[in-house]
Amino acid sequence: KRPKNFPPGPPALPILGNILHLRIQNPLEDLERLRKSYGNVYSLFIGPNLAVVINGVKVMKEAIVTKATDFAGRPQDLFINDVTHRKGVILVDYGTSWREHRRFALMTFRNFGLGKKSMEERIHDEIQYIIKTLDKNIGKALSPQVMFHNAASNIICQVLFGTRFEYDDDFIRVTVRCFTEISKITNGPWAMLYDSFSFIRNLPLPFNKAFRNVETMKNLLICLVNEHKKSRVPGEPRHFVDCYLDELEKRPDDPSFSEDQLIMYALDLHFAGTDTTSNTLLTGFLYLMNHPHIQERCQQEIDKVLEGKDRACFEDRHNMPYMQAVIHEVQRIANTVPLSVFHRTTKDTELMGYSLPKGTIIIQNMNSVLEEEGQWKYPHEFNPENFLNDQGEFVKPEAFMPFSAGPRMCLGEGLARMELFLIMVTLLRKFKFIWPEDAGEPDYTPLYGITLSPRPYRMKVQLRLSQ
Ligand code: HEM
Repeated sequence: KRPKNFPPGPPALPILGNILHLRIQNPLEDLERLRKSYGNVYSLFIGPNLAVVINGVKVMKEAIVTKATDFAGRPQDLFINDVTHRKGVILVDYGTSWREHRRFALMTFRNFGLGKKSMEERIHDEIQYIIKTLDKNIGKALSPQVMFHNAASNIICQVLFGTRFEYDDDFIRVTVRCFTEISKITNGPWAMLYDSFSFIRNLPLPFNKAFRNVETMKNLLICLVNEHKKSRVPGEPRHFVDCYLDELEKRPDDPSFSEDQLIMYALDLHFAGTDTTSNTLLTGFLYLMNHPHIQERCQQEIDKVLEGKDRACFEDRHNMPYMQAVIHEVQRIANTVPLSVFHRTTKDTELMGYSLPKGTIIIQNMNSVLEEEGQWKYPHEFNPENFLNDQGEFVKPEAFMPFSAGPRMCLGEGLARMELFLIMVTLLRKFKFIWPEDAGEPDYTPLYGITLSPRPYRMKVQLRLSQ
């Protein structure tokens, strides 16, 4: 039964709740349909757990920005919490350990210049590998999925460990397999059954693979960290892991900082920083190939601003309003993390006049903001004009929140924005990307998962002459 003055929602079945109202393979259309029936704040039972789905800028802001701390928790009794041992940062509940770890990462990223190499340089180093792959494929059509995935993974590995990996390296091969399997199980029926029926949790059922996979990844990381310890000089950090080990020595009595925590933290950051960025890049090139006039206009602006310079730097974005508009439009249309990460109320609170008890799961329907009518000039089409004013200047409407907002907002926003800008600008300057003649009409409907990804496609590459 729904509590008193709780948001409305469809009738729920005992034990199963509203599971049958949602297609597990892709619940996004169902969430949109329920919004039309019940409004911008409605409730669902996810198995036995009470959840509220929030839609539209007004509701989203009241919850995660205005009443920030009331809504800054994370669910703690779901399958994925048991899998990740309640460590790391993404799924950790609102509290001291989360706050301290978040602050530590933000500070480390901000001061990045570790081992005398800036974040920008690390990204440019990795771009050279993308260029090498593209150079080998001039005049041909290649599948860019692995290339972009590998690039995003390597950039975060450069930040974390100061290392990059070839795609057939054991570390990357095993990590990618483990992450993919965990995401599939977490999004599938076994995780739902695990959440609904506690008595099955100790049985030898398929969800156990997720627990085994986390152990495998942890062991790989422990080896890597031990390797780094051998060459580490305390106080002279080369990368994130060194910084954490320094911090650990400064906090001998702080139980929330530990090597075990570092391992899960590194896993969290690697996971959060890979598919998100690579799927956004894939969406970008899919749209740019099929909107050649937009691609050409980007190239004209890039040529003009970078004339005489050997490479782009992140500061150049201030002179590239059109490119900025295109990247933001790509992020808007990509809707890369469609349900954000579930939040949870940290105390009894209110939202739009409804009463929400402590512990209510909060699900952000990101599409309801990124395509909200009244917030965008062209809510349902790919059009950079959504981010340009009448003077052609770049403007960012408040409904642009692919990184969410408030205290739990994406911790990697700065890094992700730098990657998207430097990669897209550098590649568009050097290459022309063409939708292959034999590829038929593009299918823009994405594949559903924790992140949305474009359907696999091929891209034809030509060298540009006008540089
Ligand atoms: C285009 C790329 C990206 C998008 C669209 C994106 C989006 C998001 C979203 C929507 C959330 C949930 C925020 C919330 O719960 O309210 C999130 C959280 C997070 N993201 Fe990202 N992200 C991206 C890239 C990255 C990168 C590169 C990193 C790695 C450094 C990263 C690290 C994190 C972390 C650690 C959290 C959890 C923050 C917390 O719970 O306090 N993300 N991201």
